[in-house]
Amino acid sequence: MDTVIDIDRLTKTYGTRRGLDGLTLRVGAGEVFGYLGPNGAGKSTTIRLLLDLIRPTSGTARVLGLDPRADAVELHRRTGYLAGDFVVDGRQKAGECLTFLGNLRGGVPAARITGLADRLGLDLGARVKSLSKGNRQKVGLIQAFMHDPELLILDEPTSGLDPLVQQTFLEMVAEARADGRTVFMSSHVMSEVEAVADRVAIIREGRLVALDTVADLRARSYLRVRITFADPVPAEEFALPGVTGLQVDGTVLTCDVDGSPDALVKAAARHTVVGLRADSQDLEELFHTYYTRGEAAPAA
Ligand SMILES: Nc1ncnc2c1ncn2[C@@H]1O[C@H](COP(=O)(O)OP(=O)(O)OP(=O)(O)O)[C@@H](O)[C@H]1O
Repeated sequence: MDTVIDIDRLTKTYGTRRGLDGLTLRVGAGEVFGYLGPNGAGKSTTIRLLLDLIRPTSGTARVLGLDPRADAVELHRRTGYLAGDFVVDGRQKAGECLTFLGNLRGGVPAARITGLADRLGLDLGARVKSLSKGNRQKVGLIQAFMHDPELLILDEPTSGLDPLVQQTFLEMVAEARADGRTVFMSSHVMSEVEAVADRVAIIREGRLVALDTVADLRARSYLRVRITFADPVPAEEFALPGVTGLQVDGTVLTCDVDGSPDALVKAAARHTVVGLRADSQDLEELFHTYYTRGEAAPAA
């Protein structure tokens, strides 16, 4: 798979403040890549570095095989970018604004703009300054998608969108991928990217703390188990490898299981089981763990 984004030990400090700390990451062609982290983690810093909107303190980034600084014009032409703080001239009507931005990119068919506006439910005749935050975000999304760029870099694209429009946006991302485009999107909410992302990176305090496919992250999440027995059971019998947070309260056992539940099931089977419940840990919960504790970063 061709590498579309190649980040090598990228570091950015703002005076004494840390923005990004030695990030190494590769995104392949045709991937939808979710870039997650809590507020202040360094997501926007990364994105701005990729587009040469700010300059790195050290390290390098190559995007579409280009140097963001030396090849900025070509890079911006081939990329659709939605800034986290997307702003345009508020006096213009949304349609005028999008036509103007389309002309800057060599022209975008009017039908393409109206098509996207209809899909997202945006009134192109309204002045930008009169639009709600969510509707302004739709203008931002349309200008990023309208010229069908080969790479979309979207900073918190679903910010301010209602759930129905979020769904439409996710469909647009899925279509972009089906067309072979690459999407790099940041978010601080896992559920937003879970449905469309192939891989997800989590950063915290400027560092990569997790990088994996959504499927593997799911497989890594643990099981939360609750077993009810006919009679009280001794806790020691259930202190097994992979079992954590074990609590036995008379006839009720609760614990978390990391990996196969086989040993736990066999230990339970020595008694009479009257109730059993096992829930997968929510991905959002798993991310919360990464957000708050941090983990060793796997190789990028
Ligand atoms: N222009 C700047 N001057 C000084 N510090 C900055 C500047 N821009 C970002 N920072 C700092 O760099 C760190 C990373 O910020 P960044 O905006 O990249 O985070 P983020 O992950 O995008 O957060 P959010 O989800 O809140 O948008 C933060 O501590 C922030 O305060």
